[in-house]
Amino acid sequence: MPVVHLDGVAIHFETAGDRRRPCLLLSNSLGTDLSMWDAQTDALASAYFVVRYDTRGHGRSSSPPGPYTVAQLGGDALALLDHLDIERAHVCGLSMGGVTAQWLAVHAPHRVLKLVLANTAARVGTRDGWMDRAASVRSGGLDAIAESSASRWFTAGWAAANAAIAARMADKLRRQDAEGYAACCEALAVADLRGDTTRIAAPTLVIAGRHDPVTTVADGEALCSAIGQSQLAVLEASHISNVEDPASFSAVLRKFLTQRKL
Ligand SMILES: O=C(O)CCC(=O)CC(=O)O
Repeated sequence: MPVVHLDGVAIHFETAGDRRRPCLLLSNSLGTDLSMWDAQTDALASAYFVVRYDTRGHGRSSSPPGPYTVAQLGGDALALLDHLDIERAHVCGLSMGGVTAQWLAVHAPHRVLKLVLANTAARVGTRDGWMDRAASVRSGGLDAIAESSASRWFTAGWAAANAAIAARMADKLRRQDAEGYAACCEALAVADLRGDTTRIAAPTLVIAGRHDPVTTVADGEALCSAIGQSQLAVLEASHISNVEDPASFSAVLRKFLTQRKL
């Protein structure tokens, strides 16, 4: 199992494609793991060196006691790029992964070629909401969060028609490490990049889901207003838009990465 170690934390990752091609780094959302990017990896590995990883506290990465910070999540991504000897990468993150991606574009701009911010915001949710969720997960585990995940992640119609996929993702969430999940909630509780996103210089694609109740189209528009070289794509999907509409997500991602001018 490929891992990179940083200060005693193991970050699990996978690569696909030819490493001589431009790197595309993929960062997962809260309560998922790198497998959320299966469709995009299949679609893009012929043209890019695709690197995806489990954010700390998730999947097969370590779950040290929290709270975590978005700077630690960004530092893990940089350590992974260093480990693979990759100077610059296209960076794509969804929701929490999109917060990590924003942090990278602000704090390590020389490492970011193009930026893709999917179903995310400069400020996701509220401090109290995330702190409450962290406390309830620490005391009661992940069952309740997993039980209701489909209603936050997918449109009702898609979840009904794709019940096996929604159930598989809920099951993965249920089996995540509760401390790792709670510690990431605490990172989101204090992550507020609203004062920083105007400094993002990388060409940026913002992807929003028209039916996303968590990070809305208005959140995507606000990111676009703040980021100089940016464009918005709105998909007919909810929060985990790359799973709900993998073909459209991969198509807008590919088009943006190959585009010469915005
Ligand atoms: O998906 C994320 O990374 C953060 C938002 C979230 O947790 C959605 C949910 O409520 O499960």
